[in-house]
This record gives sequence, C-alpha cells and structure tokens, in this order.
Amino acid sequence: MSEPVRTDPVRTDPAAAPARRLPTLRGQLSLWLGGLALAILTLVGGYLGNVATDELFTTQQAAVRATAQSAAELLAVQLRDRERQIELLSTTPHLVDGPLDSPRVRESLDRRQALHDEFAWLGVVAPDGTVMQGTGGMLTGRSVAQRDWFMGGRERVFVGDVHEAKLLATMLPALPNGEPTRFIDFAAPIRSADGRLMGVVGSHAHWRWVTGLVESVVRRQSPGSRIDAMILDREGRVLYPESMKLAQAKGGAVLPALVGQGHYDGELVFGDGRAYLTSEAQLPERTRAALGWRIVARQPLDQAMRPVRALARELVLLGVLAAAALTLAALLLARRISKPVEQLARIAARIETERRVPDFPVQPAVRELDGLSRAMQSMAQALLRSEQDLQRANATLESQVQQRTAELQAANAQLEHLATRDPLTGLHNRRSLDARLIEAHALDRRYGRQNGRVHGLLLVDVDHFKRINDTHGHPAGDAVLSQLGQLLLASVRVSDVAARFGGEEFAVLLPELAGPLDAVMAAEKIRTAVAAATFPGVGKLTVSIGVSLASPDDEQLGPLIARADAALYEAKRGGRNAVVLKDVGDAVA
Ligand SMILES: Nc1nc2c(ncn2[C@@H]2O[C@H](COP(=O)(O)OP(=O)(O)OP(=O)(O)O)[C@@H](O)[C@H]2O)c(=O)[nH]1
Repeated sequence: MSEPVRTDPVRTDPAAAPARRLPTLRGQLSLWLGGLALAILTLVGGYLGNVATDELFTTQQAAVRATAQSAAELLAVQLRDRERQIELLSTTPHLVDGPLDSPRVRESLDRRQALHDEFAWLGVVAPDGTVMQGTGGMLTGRSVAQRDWFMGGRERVFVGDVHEAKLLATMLPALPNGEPTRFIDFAAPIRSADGRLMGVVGSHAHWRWVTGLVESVVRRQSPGSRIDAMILDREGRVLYPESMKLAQAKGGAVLPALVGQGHYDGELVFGDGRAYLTSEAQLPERTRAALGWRIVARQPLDQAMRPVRALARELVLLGVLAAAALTLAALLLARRISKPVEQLARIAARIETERRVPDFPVQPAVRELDGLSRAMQSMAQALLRSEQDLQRANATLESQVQQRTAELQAANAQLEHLATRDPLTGLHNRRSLDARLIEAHALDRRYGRQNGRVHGLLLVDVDHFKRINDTHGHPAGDAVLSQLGQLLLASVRVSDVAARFGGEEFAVLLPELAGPLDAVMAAEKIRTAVAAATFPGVGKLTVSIGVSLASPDDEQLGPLIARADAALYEAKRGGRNAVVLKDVGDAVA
C-alpha cells in the first residue's frame, strides 16, 4: 500500500518577499493628526462664524430698526411741534383781534420765519381765501381759496401732505439740486372769542426740512454703516429720496412687495437687485391730521455682514496657521515615535546579516517602544545563543556522523572480509571462490569463444597432511595451512583468486588462460614453491595439484570442479607431489 503524499503548506519567507510600497508611520500620523486638526478647526471656525453671523445680523437689524423708529419718532415730534406753533400763532391776540393786514401781524409772521427757517412762507388769509399778508410780502392779495390747507384750516388745525409749490415756485429760489420745491402745509383757523372765523393762518414748511430730519437720524449711525432711509406715504409710494421717487413714478419696481404695508423687519431684496436689512416704522400719529407716512430704513446686507467676512477671513487664517502648527506638532510627534521604530528595524536587519547583537542605541521616549526595544534585544540575544548552540550541536553531530560512518565502513569492510575470507589463511573462502567461478564462467560463455581465452581451476592438496596433525599436533597443522596460503598468494598473479577449498585443500582460479599449458605452468610454480619451502617445526612438504580448464560448453561449474578433482585424484594416485591436467575431452572418473 502506498503512503499518502504529504503536502506541506508553502512557506514564504516574509523577508524574502518584495517590500510593498506602504505609507510610512510618520506620514500617516502627520496626515491623520493634521487632517483631524483641520477638521476640528473648520468645524469650530464654521460654528463661530455662524454664531457671529447670527449675532451681527441681529445687532445690525436692531440698528436699522432703531434708525427707522428714531426717524419716525423724531419726524412725528417735529411735525407736532410745527403744528402746535401754527396753532399757537392762530390764537395770538393781534391775529384774533385783527386786523390781519396790520404791520404787527406782518412782524409776527416775519419773526417766526426768522426763528424757524424750515418755513418757506407764513401768511394769514381772510375767510374768503385772499391772502392778507405773507412773509416776504409773498402772495399778498392772491387767492388760496381752493388750496387744501386753506379749506382744511378753516375748520381745524390742518397738516397737509407733501406737494409741489404752486404760486411760490416762481417766487422762491430754485433748489440747488434741481428738485422741484416741495412743501408740507400747516394751517389753523383764527377765531374770535365768540368762535367766529376771522381768517386762516397757514405756513409752507420746506420738504427738505422733513428729509433733513430723517437724514439727521441716519447720520447718527456710524458713517461706514451705509444705512439710508426712505419716506413713504400712506399708499406706500416713495416720497423720499428723490431718485427712488422718480424711478417709481416711471413704473420701476423699486420697493419689494413686503415694504409699504405697515411693519416689516428683516432681509429684503430691493429693485436694484441687492439684499438689504430692512425695517419699516409707521409714523406715530401725534398731529391732529394723521399723514400715514412710514419710514423705511435699510442697510446693504453685504455692508452689514462685512465684519463677519473680516472675522471669517481671520478665522480661516487662524485655522490655517493652527492646522499648520498642529501638523508640524504631529510631524514631530510622529518622528518621535517612528524614529525609534525605524532604528529598531535597522538593528533587526543588522542582526540578520551580522549574526550578532549590536548595541541598542535606541532610547525611546515612549514606554511601549522602550519595552519593545528591550524585548527585541533580549529576543535577539536568545535567538543568537540558540543558533550558536545549534551550530555547535551540528558540528558535533557532523563529526560523530563522520566517525560513525568510518566505523561502519570499517565494520562493513571487516564483515566483507569475514564473509569472503578464510579466517585461518586469509585466502578467499569457498563461498567467495564459488562467486568468482560463476562470474568467470559467465564471462567465458559470453566472450570466451571470440577471444579464445578460458579460465582454469587448480585444486591443491597437501600430501599426507594427516601425519603432520598426528605427529606435530593440530596447531602445527594450522600453521602449515597458514604458511601454504601465503605461498599460494606469492606464487600466483594478483588477478588470480587463491582460496581455501576445504580442510587441507586449496583452489586457485586462473582467469583468461591462453591454453592448458598456462594452467599447468601455474600449477608447477606452486608445486615447486611448496616443495622448496621449509615449514617451521614440520620440515618439508609437497602438494598434489589437479588442473582443469573451463569449456564454453560447460553449462554449470560442476564439470570444471569435477575435472580438477579427478586430476587431483590422479596426481595423488600417481605418487603425489605432481601436477595432473584433466582437459575437456578427458574422461572423468
Ligand atoms: N591441522 C588441521 N588439520 C586439518 C584441517 N583440515 C583437515 N585436516 C586434517 O587433514 C587430514 C587429511 O587427511 P587425509 O584426507 O587422510 O589425507 P592425507 O593425510 O593428506 O593424505 P593424502 O591426501 O592421501 O596425501 C585429516 O587428518 C584432517 O584432520 C585443518 O584445518 N587443520
């Protein structure tokens, strides 16, 4: 059964992997902290800007409202005051007692005009509408019977709406700006003690006196506020300023729809397309006859909000500076954190390449990084110690393995020797010889016919060996056998295989012989060497040798050995100390 194949997960070395382009800690910290600072400053700045805008809007709107209300109040008071003056004038004795054309009356009128230059004209009119006297002598003798002020003044104290001068237009100097001369009229009946109508005292006050009152209130506001004011009549038509009045008369929509309906307070877009903070105030009804005027004060919104825009610019500048400062601080903080980390990374890289723990110069200001540095240092030391221990153990193991291998090789060689050698003589044993014979037999069968070479076998047997044992003892016999082995080895070629065939019998394998003669000569060499040798304690010995040659026709080893054995037998039988060849064709007993 085959073993299941183990597939280990592929391990990747993080250090070997190509480094990805990651953003740096320093960059990320700076970006985040700087961005956060900018976001907070933007939010705070926006909030402050909104609060300031609301506050300023309220304040400016209040200023505009105050302007409208103050102008309306002032105008109402001043109109009431002029009304009272005419009323008082109508009750003075020289007017009540008459006559109206007396110099005293004229003097009184002139004095009043001198005191109040807002009056363009003061005069007294007879009940039939004929002007009895007028300041500067103007209109004396003319009829004003059809004038509203006269008709109204006959009944009660009268205050008339603004109108263009008619009779007086040609008598008074023209206005410098080319505007038509306009008046508002005050009139009061002159009654006798019994209530009879003696006449009417009337006056024309300059319209520019009215507008001057409104402008005086506007001028009280700060010069840069650019607040302006309008006077509207009860129908919402513009009475002042002149430019708007003319534009409206030409059909222009100079006023927003919401203005002129009573009270409006807020932001509006006027006919010029600009937005204004607007406030409308009704003229308080102080005079007997209500004029129904409204004062509209307004301020361009962009002008009103200018301080906020300045504040916004300052806030933006402050925000940018603060964000830059915070980003710089974040950068320094990030550097403070990332520098030790970068140093630790460099030290770790050095540990990897140098295989030693360098000095740890890092003295992080952050406790966690200090802890990391110390932990890395001790970890690196422990790792290198382990690695060195491992290297030492490896070296020891390697030398032990080499030693063991050498011992094993020696043991194997010894085993090989023991397995193939005869312990007494040191020659090949029978098993080794058989292996060599099989090998030679196979080679001969394959190549022998072509090169004409065959191998031969010698069987060498000690003559009368039993006697040696019997005479000198078994150890002496062993010594003889051992010495014979050395003699055999010395007598044959290195390529020949000398072996102990069994007991006192030896064999020699002679490979690649040219013919029988080679084998016989080798056998003779052995026989003569033995015969010439002296065996200590034993003396002289002889051997008998049976010689046979292999034949390509031999199927197995048996015939070769049998032929050699037969030859040996013949040598023994023939008297010993002889060499006998048993060739292939010879009969084997
Ligand atoms: N010492 C010793 N003697 C051995 C050994 N192997 C066999 N022998 C003896 O060798 C003798 C062989 O004797 P035999 O076969 O009768 O032959 P031989 O006495 O040599 O006489 P021939 O061969 O006829 O000349 C025996 O006495 C064996 O005991 C051995 O390893 N050592």
